[in-house]
Amino acid sequence: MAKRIKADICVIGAGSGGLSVAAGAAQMGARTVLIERDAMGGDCLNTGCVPSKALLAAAKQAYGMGAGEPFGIAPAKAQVDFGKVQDHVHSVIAAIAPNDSVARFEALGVTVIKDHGRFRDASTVIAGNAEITARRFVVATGSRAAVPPIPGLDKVPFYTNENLFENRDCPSHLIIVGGGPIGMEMAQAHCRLGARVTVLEGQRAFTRDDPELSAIVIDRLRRDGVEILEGVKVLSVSGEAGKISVTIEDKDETRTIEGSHILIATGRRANVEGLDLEKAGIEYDARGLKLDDRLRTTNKRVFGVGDVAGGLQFTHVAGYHAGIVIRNALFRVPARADHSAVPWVTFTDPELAHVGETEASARDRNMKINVLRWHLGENDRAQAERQTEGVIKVITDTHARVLGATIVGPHAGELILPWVLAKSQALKLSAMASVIAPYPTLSEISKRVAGSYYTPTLFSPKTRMLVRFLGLFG
Ligand SMILES: Cc1cc2nc3c(=O)[nH]c(=O)nc-3n(C[C@H](O)[C@H](O)[C@H](O)COP(=O)(O)OP(=O)(O)OC[C@H]3O[C@@H](n4cnc5c(N)ncnc54)[C@H](O)[C@@H]3O)c2cc1C
Ligand SMILES: NC(=O)c1ccc[n+]([C@@H]2O[C@H](COP(=O)([O-])OP(=O)(O)OC[C@H]3O[C@@H](n4cnc5c(N)ncnc54)[C@H](O)[C@@H]3O)[C@@H](O)[C@H]2O)c1
Repeated sequence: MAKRIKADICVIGAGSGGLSVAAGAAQMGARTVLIERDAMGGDCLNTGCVPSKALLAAAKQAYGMGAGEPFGIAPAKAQVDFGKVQDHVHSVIAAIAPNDSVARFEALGVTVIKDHGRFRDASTVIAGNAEITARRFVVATGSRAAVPPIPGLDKVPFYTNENLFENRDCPSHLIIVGGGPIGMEMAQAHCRLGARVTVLEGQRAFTRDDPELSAIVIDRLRRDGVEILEGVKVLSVSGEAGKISVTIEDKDETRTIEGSHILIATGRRANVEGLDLEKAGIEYDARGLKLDDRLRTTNKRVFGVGDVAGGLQFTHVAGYHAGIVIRNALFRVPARADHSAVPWVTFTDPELAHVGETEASARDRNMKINVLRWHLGENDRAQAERQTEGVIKVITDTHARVLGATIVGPHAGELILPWVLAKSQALKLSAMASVIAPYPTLSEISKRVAGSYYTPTLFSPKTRMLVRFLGLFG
């Protein structure tokens, strides 16, 4: 006998997007149902952001032991126990998991159903023996690794983000297909933990980022020992566990690379299958759900958030979507999503952080722009820390209004925030140039790059003449 539940809002998927909608809705008094078929917390907590950043943190620790020379500290070779490193990764997940748990959400008043959810019709969802009718539904089913149809790949064991963090033995030679954020973060992490690593990228690594700045990260990874082959075509894969051969076409030459393991990091596919979306009149394509700018599907009572929306696939975007949906669904405010000031960060060492336009995207759109740069070598804190590799690059319009910024360097992910504010609030460089930045901090690069825009005017012959003229009057 089906259990009938009536709700104000029913959310399918308890990842970053679904959890944020459910927590917000329940705390605002809405009768909320949350359906999750697998682990609470979704990709970010279990197989994405959290384990990847924890693995990178271990790798940084190992690398640091061998990097003391410039400080007068003899380098030591890190003794890495890969199994214990994965224990660290899983203990970080366990430390965060209570925030996303069934117990926490039930305590907030959410009805949590641990089962697969699918639409029965335009206003009903079925999950296990429960039949949920709700005023509004939210599809927050995320994405999974997109595995390309490389001949032979289906006959060899391979890693994706879903099983990579279960591996307890350091691969002797990890071949990574894809040089996006997953490929490059995992390349550096595994290399610093002792693996030989080869990255095979079909186009260029970090396709989405400014090539001038991503080149600094690529160069550092190469110096770490990662082999990065760009513009190569993966023709076929063969072998068995522990012995994988990948045949590639590289600059018109065909050759074979022998490795021990292979990781596929070639992008994502939206989870739209098995939801019976057609029964609810919800349209989708290969990228994900078809949404309007209020994040409504073609069934106006159903919204889509996060990776399944098929746009920028980040945890903070899923969280942003959740806020838009709550305003539309609960308050009936026509809130619209605006992705123009969404930042992203790749957590390699050095980090690569970006918001808004790049130089290329602005020029492609025929915008008249100014391009400003400030190098970390000019920053006293970076000198003291011996981390002078990096630069901030800022794009403005001709009225000095901030259009975008990219930073490569230590803590770039932390340093990007004032530029996210500047971009989202359409601030001028004068706002950044006039703040008092604490000394000595890396943050000073933001003030200095903004100040550099005004330097030619400030120290021009005209200003010098004016100062001398005013001096005549005592
Ligand atoms: C290796 C890796 C590293 C990453 N690092 C970062 C990072 O550093 N920063 C960042 O911002 N982003 C990062 N991301 C991206 C981030 O993880 C995603 O953007 C985010 O998890 C998307 O959240 P979501 O709620 O849309 O989907 P998910 O987190 O995927 O959640 C969807 C949930 O829906 C459930 N589900 C699906 N279908 C059904 C169904 N029919 N019924 C019931 N439940 C269902 C799934 O089991 C899942 O739990 C990373 C991703 C990966 C893979
Ligand atoms: N730090 C972060 O915020 C972070 C970290 C990891 C992942 N993510 C999110 O997860 C998403 C997925 O990451 P990703 O790195 O898998 O995807 P991606 O789409 O960003 O990059 C995939 C790369 O693989 C290449 N590629 C595709 N098919 C290929 C093939 N057959 N052979 C060789 N190269 C091929 C593409 O040219 C591209 O450069 C990201 O776009 C991002 O939204 C974010």
